[in-house]
Amino acid sequence: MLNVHAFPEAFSPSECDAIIALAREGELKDAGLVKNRSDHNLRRADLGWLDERAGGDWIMERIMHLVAEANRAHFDFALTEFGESPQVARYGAERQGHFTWHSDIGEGALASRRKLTMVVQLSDPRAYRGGALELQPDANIRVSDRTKGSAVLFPSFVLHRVTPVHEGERYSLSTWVHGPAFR
Ligand SMILES: O=C(O)CCC(=O)C(=O)O
Ligand SMILES: [Fe+2]
Repeated sequence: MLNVHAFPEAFSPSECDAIIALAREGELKDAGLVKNRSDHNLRRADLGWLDERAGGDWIMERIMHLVAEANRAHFDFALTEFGESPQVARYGAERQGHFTWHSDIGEGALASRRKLTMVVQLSDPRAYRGGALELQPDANIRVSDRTKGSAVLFPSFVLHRVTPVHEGERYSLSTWVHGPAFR
């Protein structure tokens, strides 16, 4: 299926724990306050960027390998670089963490060149309620697998959201792949 590609086991559970621990070595920042935005209705989450932490090269190497294979087999997009840092997000029940329907292609030098988005589920599904990653590549909404270490890869223009977390906390890892305009 072209629109959404699933990896049942992109990372092992202990690798997921290591990614969360690495992100938590620094302070997570309120997503509603980065880039001078303060819209908590759009997204309520705390973010950490892995390129600001030392020792995370293996994470990017794994992602590059998975994306290269999946792009060859399923998308065949023209891709040039991973131009942004992998981003760890924490959605907590204490403020109904969520991210409303959006596409990842936005304004700006990098966001406008996003072609593929990869999201890895870092938390045990028993650690939270709500927090479903839903994608809408066509008329039907697809709910992503919640398995810890599983991932989805999809064209960055595809609409997606994270429903409010109302118990516990959910961590995810997002990465974007860039390239020339679609044509
Ligand atoms: O946390 C997720 O599952 C999705 C994150 C997302 O959509 C994004 O960072 O653009
Ligand atoms: Fe997104």
